[in-house]
Amino acid sequence: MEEYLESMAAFRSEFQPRNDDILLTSFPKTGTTWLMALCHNILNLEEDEEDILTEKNPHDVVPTLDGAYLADQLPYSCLPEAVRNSGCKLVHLARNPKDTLVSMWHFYNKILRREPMSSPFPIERAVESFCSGVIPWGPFYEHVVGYWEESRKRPDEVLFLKYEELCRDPKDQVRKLASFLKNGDNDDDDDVVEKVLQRSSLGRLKELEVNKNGVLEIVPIPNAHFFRKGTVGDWKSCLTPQMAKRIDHLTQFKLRGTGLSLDDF
Ligand SMILES: Nc1ncnc2c1ncn2[C@@H]1O[C@H](COP(=O)(O)OS(=O)(=O)O)[C@@H](OP(=O)(O)O)[C@H]1O
Repeated sequence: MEEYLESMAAFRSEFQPRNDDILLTSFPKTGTTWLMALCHNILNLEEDEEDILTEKNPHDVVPTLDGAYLADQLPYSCLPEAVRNSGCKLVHLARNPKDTLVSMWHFYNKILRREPMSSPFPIERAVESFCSGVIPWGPFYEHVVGYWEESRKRPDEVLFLKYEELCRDPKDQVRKLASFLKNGDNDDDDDVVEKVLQRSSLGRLKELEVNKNGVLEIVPIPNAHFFRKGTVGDWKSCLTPQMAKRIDHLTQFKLRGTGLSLDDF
């Protein structure tokens, strides 16, 4: 955790954005890996004949070497001042809080359960931490609302997408993302959109050797941990009705007056 804090502090104090930079800013477990793959494919489909995603996990492909686009999971309020005042583009992918929490719970259980006999982190404690906001990169709601509000103020510079909409209407959402990334100069051709989606799909990425048995280059995490079910509503398999109710109440409370609602997810 100390290393993360150091790198965040360095990012805040030293990062100098260019106007054509693109920053991916999702909260952990909301689909960052998917967003990275989509952006990579939208921006590089023509040049990337070899398809680098067959060799590297999306987290090792973004940031790009020339720094054209990169990812961080900081809340909007913690972004370097220089980013907030620059014309660089931000893309935020939001996800249903209950699915985010459950995805995070599975992820941390995989990371923490290095010893074969160690028991899983109880879901009750995960719910408690999520609701109190004491989670990595938390609190969740302030994170989402920060980017949501900024996207309403600066729609040309901040794009707010939703995981559920990407699942429901992938072509439409990919066209929206491509248009944003390429300043409207995107190829709307159905075949191009299909290819971007196919190359970025969970089913495909998950089955690649690099993601089955490889380890991330930037931190030693098995690539397989970034791919699980990728379904909407998976929380139903883990949360009790009481837990779900508690999170729904909190969501309603935290989103009140923001223009975002539970029905959006
Ligand atoms: N390509 C693609 N398409 C659709 N969904 C995908 C994809 N890649 C990852 N996933 C699902 O996203 C969840 C992981 O979230 P993140 O990528 O944000 O995780 S991380 O913060 O980068 O560690 C996690 O969701 P859950 O399955 O619900 O746990 C992944 O399965």
